[in-house]
Amino acid sequence: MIAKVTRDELTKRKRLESRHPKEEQVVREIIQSVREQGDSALYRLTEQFDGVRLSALQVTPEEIDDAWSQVEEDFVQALKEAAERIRSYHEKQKRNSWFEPAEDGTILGQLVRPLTRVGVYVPGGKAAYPSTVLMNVIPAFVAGVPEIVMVTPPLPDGTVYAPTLVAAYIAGVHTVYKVGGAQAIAALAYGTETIKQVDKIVGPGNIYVALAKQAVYGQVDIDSIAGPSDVTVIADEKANPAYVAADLLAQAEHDPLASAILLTPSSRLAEQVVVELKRQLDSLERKEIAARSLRDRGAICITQDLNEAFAIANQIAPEHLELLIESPWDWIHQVKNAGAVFLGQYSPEAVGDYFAGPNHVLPTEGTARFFSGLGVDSFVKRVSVVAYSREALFRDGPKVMTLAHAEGLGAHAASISIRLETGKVGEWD
Ligand SMILES: NC(=O)c1ccc[n+]([C@@H]2O[C@H](COP(=O)([O-])OP(=O)(O)OC[C@H]3O[C@@H](n4cnc5c(N)ncnc54)[C@H](O)[C@@H]3O)[C@@H](O)[C@H]2O)c1
Ligand SMILES: N[C@H](CO)Cc1c[nH]c[nH+]1
Ligand SMILES: [Zn+2]
Repeated sequence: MIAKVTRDELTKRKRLESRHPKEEQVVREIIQSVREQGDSALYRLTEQFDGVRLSALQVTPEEIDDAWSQVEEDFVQALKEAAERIRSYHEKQKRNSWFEPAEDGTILGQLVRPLTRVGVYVPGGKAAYPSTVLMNVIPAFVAGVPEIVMVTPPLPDGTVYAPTLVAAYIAGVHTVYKVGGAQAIAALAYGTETIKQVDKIVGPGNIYVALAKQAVYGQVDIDSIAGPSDVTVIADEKANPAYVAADLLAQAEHDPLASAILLTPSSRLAEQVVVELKRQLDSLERKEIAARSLRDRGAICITQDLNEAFAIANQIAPEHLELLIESPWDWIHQVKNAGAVFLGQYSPEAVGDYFAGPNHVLPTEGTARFFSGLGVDSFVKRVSVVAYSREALFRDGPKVMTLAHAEGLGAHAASISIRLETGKVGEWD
């Protein structure tokens, strides 16, 4: 059910193969049609792939009212509270513009400016997680993005899945369009009569969506393409095996390709976790998916000690790292590569998925080695500011000219010398 593997076997595991030539061709053709035919391609492709003949792409206020009437009050309440937590956590990520005057009168600084328009992709129907809508939209909202639009495929009756619409409204989306797949990504990247071009596209989707995002990267910015989710749990001999098993299963139920790994120096705990996994698996709704994930991508590795467990975890660079060990704060300095770290027995990953506040859109497949999760920084740009004084230009100018001449760039040097030669920096002096 879940393999016991050695350190070598674990760290040699291959990344998933990701070549899709047939789908890449389909996506190229879809993008081309949207660029050439705009809205009419969106209506035609929505009929072809979603089986819906739409009369308008934009969701109306009546449709939003209707969605509110379809969802349970406790769901709305929990979603609103989660949104508040996420908002307040992301507020702390905000950076201010800064300006630093020097004694010579020069001012250097940095403007922080939000993107102007962001597009959020949300998968169709129940494939969409309302929590993921919050996690994608709220950081953009907090960053100050003035226009956040959402695209999502319509249901067979031409409406949008109600929990998705309600989550979009709570998170702060301005406009929702009923279009999905590669055609939605193309519309956001190039613009059509109805959908304006955006600066950045975020949000998960199927292979057509992922390939389309890759194809339009450069025309617009995109978030990193999400691979299957993963968790690594480091547990010591005192950890509760039922908690460890529950947390491994919570990840495994996402996807047969999700990966759940336990690193522990205690072989007794490892045996107990295997027993617990079998016991808890049986009662899960998504038992088939979780069982396949554990069988194909799960692992238990007995380490020499906790130091070795941390060394392996850093090699894995997990999306989520749980520390179910005594005094986890004493070990935090050992964490180098992870999307998010959860400390102690009361911090199961699920609280981070929904409610704690940090973003659950995190780097997968070992990319936590060099990527961070989605956040306010993902939706702002830095503009550097240079305001040299006369004194500074006369002091630094000759050195700038030396460097420019060394690169064979005479016009660069001349733009300095012309100022130095006049002895006067400008008409305003
Ligand atoms: N947090 C997350 O990371 C997260 C959350 C939810 C869902 N997901 C992922 O989102 C995906 C949801 O997939 P989905 O398919 O249900 O919804 P989706 O919205 O990603 O894709 C549906 C669209 O795919 C297009 N499509 C379908 N078949 C096609 C074909 N043969 N040729 C061209 N286009 C085609 C259609 O335009 C359709 O509207 C899954 O891969 C799931 O793993 C991830
Ligand atoms: N664990 C997923 C990837 O971080 C996020 C999620 C959404 N809903 C439940 N879980
Ligand atoms: Zn999850």
